[in-house]
Amino acid sequence: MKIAVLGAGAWGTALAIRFAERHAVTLWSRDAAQAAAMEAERENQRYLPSAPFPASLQVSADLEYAVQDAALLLIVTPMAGLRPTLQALAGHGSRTPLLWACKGLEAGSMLFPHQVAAEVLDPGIARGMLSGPSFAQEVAKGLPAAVTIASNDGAFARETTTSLNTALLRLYASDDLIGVEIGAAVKNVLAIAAGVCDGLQYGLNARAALLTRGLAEMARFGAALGAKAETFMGLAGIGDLMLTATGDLSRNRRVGLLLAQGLKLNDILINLGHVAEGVPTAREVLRQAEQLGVDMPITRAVCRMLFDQATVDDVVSMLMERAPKMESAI
Ligand SMILES: NC(=O)c1ccc[n+]([C@@H]2O[C@H](COP(=O)([O-])OP(=O)(O)OC[C@H]3O[C@@H](n4cnc5c(N)ncnc54)[C@H](O)[C@@H]3O)[C@@H](O)[C@H]2O)c1
Ligand SMILES: O=P(O)(O)OC[C@H](O)CO
Repeated sequence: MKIAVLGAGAWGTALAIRFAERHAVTLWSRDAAQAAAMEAERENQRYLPSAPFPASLQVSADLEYAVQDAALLLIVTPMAGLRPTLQALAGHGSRTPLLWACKGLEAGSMLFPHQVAAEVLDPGIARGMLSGPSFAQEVAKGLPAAVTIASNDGAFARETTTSLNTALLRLYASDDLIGVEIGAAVKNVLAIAAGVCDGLQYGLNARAALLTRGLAEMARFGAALGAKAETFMGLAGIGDLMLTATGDLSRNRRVGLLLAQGLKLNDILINLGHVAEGVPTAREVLRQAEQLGVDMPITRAVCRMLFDQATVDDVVSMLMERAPKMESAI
């Protein structure tokens, strides 16, 4: 099958390398200079160094060329690039089935990826999301991993899972697209909180409590939006939360670790060199939760640190000094 991977950051590059084992893959970058450098070096030195491209992987900066004859498109830009990429595809008249791997809500609109897609794409075009615990560096190296492909069209999710599955990247299918999108978005916000917690050396007890209550917060938000509770016990829920909140390869966790050292958000983002989706997404999740009447105290605490100049001490007191209550898993 011919596949086009749209977005040549760390994750697009890792997926392109992995899927090139079984398929003819073209990796598209919006930046012609980056595409030329990748072609010359046969690796993506800017976003995923030390991961050589297999011979079957093509690189292009020409979107129309990259998607022509493709049987499947994978959009792997940051969330901010999802709408413009979908619009460009629609402009080329593409009707090719597609998956996105963008983990977040659209800044300003509070929309989940499938809602952005619904605003741009013809309803007849099959679509879904690939998500789950997956650091690009490990997937590119060929270390074993498992992720989920979710679609409201269960048959599309199952067929895509079968056609993309590899010996090193095991795929599971889900029909709970909103649940998988919520897991992907909220785990990044919680990973920032976990980074702060670990950066302050609050200990393992504190981190376990934070993540357990974070998972409850994710599930509560999911229940209000019609997601299946079981999704949050799966790869795209607790699986990705465990990985991102505790794994030092995470950019979102790194934001929290650096906030704990007293660095300013702007300086952190400039030095990161990669996207940290939890930053813009925290505000969108909180706004949406407030509209729905869902209490998300950890997300609120992250927003206060990121956007309201609240000190770490302020937010820790805010969380710990709340009145005791009955424990509920959602
Ligand atoms: N890196 C990972 O391990 C990983 C794993 C799973 C999911 N993701 C998700 O994949 C998405 C992409 O992350 P990444 O790690 O590849 O990011 P990155 O920071 O490594 O690279 C971002 C890439 O997207 C490109 N880009 C930015 N805006 C764009 C636009 N409007 N149109 C086209 N391209 C654009 C940039 O030029 C760059 O090549 C994010 O939503 C992230 O949460 C990342
Ligand atoms: O590096 P992060 O924090 O964007 O996380 C990467 C992936 O989403 C982990 O599954």
